[in-house]
Amino acid sequence: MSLPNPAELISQMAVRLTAHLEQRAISEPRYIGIRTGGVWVAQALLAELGSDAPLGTLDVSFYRDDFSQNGLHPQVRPSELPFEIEGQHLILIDDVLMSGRTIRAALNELFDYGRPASVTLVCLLDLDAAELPIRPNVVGATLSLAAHERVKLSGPAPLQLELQDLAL
Ligand SMILES: O=P(O)(O)OC[C@H]1O[C@H](OP(=O)(O)OP(=O)(O)O)[C@H](O)[C@@H]1O
Ligand SMILES: O=c1cc[nH]c(=O)[nH]1
Repeated sequence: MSLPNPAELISQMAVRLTAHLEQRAISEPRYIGIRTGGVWVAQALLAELGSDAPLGTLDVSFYRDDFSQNGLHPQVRPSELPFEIEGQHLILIDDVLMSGRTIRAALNELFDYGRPASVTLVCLLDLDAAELPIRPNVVGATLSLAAHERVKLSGPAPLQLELQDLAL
């Protein structure tokens, strides 16, 4: 399978996100990237939009539903949200949506900070495998992988996608 070029996806996502925000009359969105890949995508998206809006970063490790099984990754860092969550229109950005469990964890963490007016989900790739009722509002591309395949984003610049085979 050939994987899409992340730079091309970011440029299409910027167009789609701009239309989404206009349609909903959201004038001051608050951008939040999920570590690690989601922060890289968020930085690239803000650059494409020509925006110098502050970027919040979330580390959802403590909120994962597999936390008690897997423990804490040694690189975990606190989330940094340089703005209020209460009443704000949030743009939550991640690189890959697969089961939806990362986004579930991110929403749980965000709602511990306050009650946003809305949350728009932006993902570079949707693997169309959601185990939860979570879908992106803005997506770069939708891919169908075999059960033994995964994609991995590397970054921050250039952003590159690699196909990994769990069977190897
Ligand atoms: O929808 P899900 O099944 O939860 O999978 C999606 C998540 O998987 C990857 O995160 P990972 O935990 O590998 O961390 P990383 O961003 O640091 O690579 C990816 O960055 C997404 O956040
Ligand atoms: O293929 C996958 C699935 C989940 N998360 C990733 O980063 N890649």
